[in-house]
Amino acid sequence: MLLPILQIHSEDMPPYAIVCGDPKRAGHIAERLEDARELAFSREYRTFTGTYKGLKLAVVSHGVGSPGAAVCFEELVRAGVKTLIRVGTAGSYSAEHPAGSLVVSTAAVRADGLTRQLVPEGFPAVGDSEVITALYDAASVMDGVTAKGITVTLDAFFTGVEEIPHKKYKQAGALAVEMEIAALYVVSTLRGVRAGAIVAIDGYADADLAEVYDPHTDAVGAAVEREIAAALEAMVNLAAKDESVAP
Ligand SMILES: O=P(O)(O)O[C@H]1O[C@H](CO)[C@@H](O)[C@H]1O
Ligand SMILES: O=c1cc[nH]c(=O)[nH]1
Repeated sequence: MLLPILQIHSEDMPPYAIVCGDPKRAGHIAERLEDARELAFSREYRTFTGTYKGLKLAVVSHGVGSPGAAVCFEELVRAGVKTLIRVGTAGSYSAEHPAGSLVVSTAAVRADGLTRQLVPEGFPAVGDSEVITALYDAASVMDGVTAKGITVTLDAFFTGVEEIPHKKYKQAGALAVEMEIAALYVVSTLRGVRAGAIVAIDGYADADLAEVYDPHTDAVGAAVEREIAAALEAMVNLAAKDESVAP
């Protein structure tokens, strides 16, 4: 079956996929694979397949924002993907997690519009505990700060006249803010697949973010390299476990 938006054939998709916002980052991740092959670059969705430590996996970009990302997640699930890991960037709510840190998202605050059209208010956006543990275990043995906790998914990146309640999210214990994890966790729960997410912190999230936002520093670049390595390692470990429990 040809997936109409990603423009890939479902038969070409392995059950394991790493997803990220930026098509360029997808290309960068694919450089770590053996026999990497670009299957399609349709809209913001760039798809590669390849092999890492013997595991066949896909790398796909989902663009910025939950509605477009959800289209990607839905089509990947239709193609037979069963495990999804998002490798992203996010703004931090804590001085303990400055730019260059990593955060593994256990669950996401649904401060987006998309998931309201999928599930009722109060329905949680939670990651899969096995995927989260695999990501945290792989990332926390690397150099640098790695934390695990709740993240916030927003639609707005630049602010308008409405205030985004960053202070309340922070007081309530959220660690970081980005734009797609709630969609990933709701879609994966709805469709019965597993998902997890890891983000590289690129600064502090608050009302002045647009003034200081710079995701292209050396510290952020190094954190992105670490999270890519962690995601690949986590996927290989998850697949090895799947194989050991297969009937
Ligand atoms: O780096 P990615 O994966 O795109 O993630 C973050 O960066 C984008 C904002 O610049 C949003 O997509 C946000 O979720
Ligand atoms: O959505 C995002 C992504 C990166 N950094 C932020 O502060 N917000």
